[in-house]
Amino acid sequence: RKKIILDCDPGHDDAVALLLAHGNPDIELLAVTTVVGNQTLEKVTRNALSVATIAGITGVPFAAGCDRPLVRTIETAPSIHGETGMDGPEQPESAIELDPRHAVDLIIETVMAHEPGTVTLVPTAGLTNIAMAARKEPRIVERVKEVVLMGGGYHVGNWSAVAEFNIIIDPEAAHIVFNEKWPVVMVGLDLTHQALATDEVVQRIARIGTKPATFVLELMEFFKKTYKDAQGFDFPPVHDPCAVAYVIDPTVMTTRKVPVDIELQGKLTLGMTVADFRAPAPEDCHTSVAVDLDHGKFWDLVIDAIERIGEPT
Ligand SMILES: Nc1ccc([C@@H]2N[C@H](CO)[C@@H](O)[C@H]2O)cc1
Ligand SMILES: [Ca+2]
Repeated sequence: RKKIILDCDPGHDDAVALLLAHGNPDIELLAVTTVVGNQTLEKVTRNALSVATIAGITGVPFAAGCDRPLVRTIETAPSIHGETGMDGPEQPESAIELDPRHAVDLIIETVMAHEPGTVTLVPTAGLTNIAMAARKEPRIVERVKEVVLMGGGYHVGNWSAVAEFNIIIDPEAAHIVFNEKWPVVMVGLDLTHQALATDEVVQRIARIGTKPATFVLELMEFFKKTYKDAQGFDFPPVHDPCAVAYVIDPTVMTTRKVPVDIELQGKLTLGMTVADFRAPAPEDCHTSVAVDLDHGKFWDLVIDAIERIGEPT
């Protein structure tokens, strides 16, 4: 099984990523960590524990991490995720206790406790926790199998003309993560804007008929409305589970090995993930970007995971 640490900011699509990671039999979810992003750290952490309660996730440590970016001020996304960060469904109070460790320490301890090259980091939020972990314990960089992150976009932005939210809310953290010498697979907006929760997808989820499935439907209903109002999408792109799907089955998307670096100086381009498609890619290129999604295979994985979760409560 593939061992992963999910670093997230639930977040409607983070919630689906967590359900996919929990429900898919090929994934061993070692830890879940939260970071400020879609909403404040307190809110996204509460949301993560709500999802754990709904999905019946037990025996997995959940730890909260950084409550603000490395350098800049906090920017959240209520226009998409609402005031709670996961508006739409009723949220159960969670009985799950947070792990007392800071997320950065849980990430480090988990990576160092497993064989080198066996743990994949799956960030689906700003990269503050990941950057801090690499600075506090540089040995995790050569020990991590790869970093498969939802973020960025080589031709698409959503928080500025050219920058994606997870990158621009902490561009210095992103610069650290993309420039460490570990393998980085950037599952950016170019890919995730193909992961649309169409009516057909929603109907397949509705047919599952369990509480977790209903929870996802209510998430998608809210997400669809805000994505229509805020970004003019007819159907919402469910970004974060794309990163988990890649870890499960890399053939779910195509990737290109290209150098990627993060703009930190630009007035118009701050937070841009600048990908250099000029051939040939340098031999030592450790970054790749996701290009084309197999929409059917992706949603089959998500729906199968929700079905496997069944009715835990
Ligand atoms: N407009 C908008 C802003 C932030 C996000 C969140 N950031 C990433 C997509 O930009 C995902 O991880 C998602 O949780 C999605 C849409
Ligand atoms: Ca997210």
